Amino acid sequence: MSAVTLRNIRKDFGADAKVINGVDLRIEAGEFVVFVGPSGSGKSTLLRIIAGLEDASDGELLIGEQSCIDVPASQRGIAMVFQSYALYPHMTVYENMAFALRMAGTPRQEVLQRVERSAAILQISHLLDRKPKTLSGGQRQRVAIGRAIVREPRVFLFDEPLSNLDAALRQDMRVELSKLHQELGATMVYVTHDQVEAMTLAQRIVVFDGGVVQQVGTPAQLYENPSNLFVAGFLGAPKMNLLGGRLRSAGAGTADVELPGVGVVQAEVDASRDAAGTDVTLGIRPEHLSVGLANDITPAGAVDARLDLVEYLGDHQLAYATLTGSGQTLCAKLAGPAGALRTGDKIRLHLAPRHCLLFDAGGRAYPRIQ
Ligand SMILES: Nc1ncnc2c1ncn2[C@@H]1O[C@H](COP(=O)(O)OP(=O)(O)OP(=O)(O)O)[C@@H](O)[C@H]1O
Repeated sequence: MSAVTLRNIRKDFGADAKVINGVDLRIEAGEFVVFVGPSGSGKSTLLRIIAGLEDASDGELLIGEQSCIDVPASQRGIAMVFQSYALYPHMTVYENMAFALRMAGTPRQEVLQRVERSAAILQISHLLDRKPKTLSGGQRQRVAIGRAIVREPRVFLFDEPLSNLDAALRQDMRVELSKLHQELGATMVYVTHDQVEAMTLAQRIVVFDGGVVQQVGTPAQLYENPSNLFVAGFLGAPKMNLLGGRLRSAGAGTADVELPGVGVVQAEVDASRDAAGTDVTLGIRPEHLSVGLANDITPAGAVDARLDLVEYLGDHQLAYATLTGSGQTLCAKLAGPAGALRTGDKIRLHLAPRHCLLFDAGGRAYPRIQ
């Protein structure tokens, strides 16, 4: 296993298509790093640059200590697993898994041992004589992963490997991939659209937008302390509630924020770098809003609203409400039953100051008070 170092990587497909705009990143040896970001943000292109399937327009790439920018894909010691599996249809599972080793001239006995060992890890030993068309989607994806494992690569690259599987199978494979990472201790870089995959698989997540790294951190760091509005809005489902407001004052350990037409709420952040009157955005996650009938929640730190809808989701419920005075809608996640709450009720939402995040006019987060 090897570290991967990217220095000021850029990629354009012509002057009007600047896809990667200066990425600096170090992926440690043995680390599981997940790239997330909206469609077109450059995740796959960056993965393909690491693989050697795409040339960078500029910048430096090291795998281990070796500069790789001019090294062909086949000599980088990398194995890539694609969404489409990319298995050879006319070969058996064994032949698919053995192919790259045979091409590299690996002795027959060693090929046999490596294929059998990988098949055992992935529990596909009983499928070795089958052709891909006789396998289920999940089994094919295991073969594709097995084909990568047998090569004992320095780095594994995964490009949305589970997105063709149904939800239940995706969950199973997610758990298996985590176990596989623990077992092999290999460096893994994984691209996905799926937030749950990112949050559960990653030791660190890299959030991309517009070919630029927006933030790098552990799932908890990104979820609890997003460095900007983009990351705050991107991670979490339902999304973080975002409310436009103005800074009223920023004192010792808290900022007072005026939400026009609604009232004043507090956030435990240090906003002292900006003056009163500055436009800000207040963010609070659905699970951090307390909801009650207007008479049951004291007005301090709370805002008045009308309950629009409650969605029942089994283990939790989502309450959608419109703020009195501003007309903005908020979503609250209720852990327990909605109780006496009915559509159309006058309610109050309490915004606990320690859970309120605050972003300046440029979208940068103010530091939270720890
Ligand atoms: N060969 C190419 N020629 C021109 N433009 C390309 C080429 N490959 C990718 N792009 C463009 O680069 C941008 C980034 O694409 P990329 O596939 O890396 O994004 P992504 O974040 O992986 O998106 P998705 O999640 O939809 O796969 C897109 O606008 C895409 O159209």
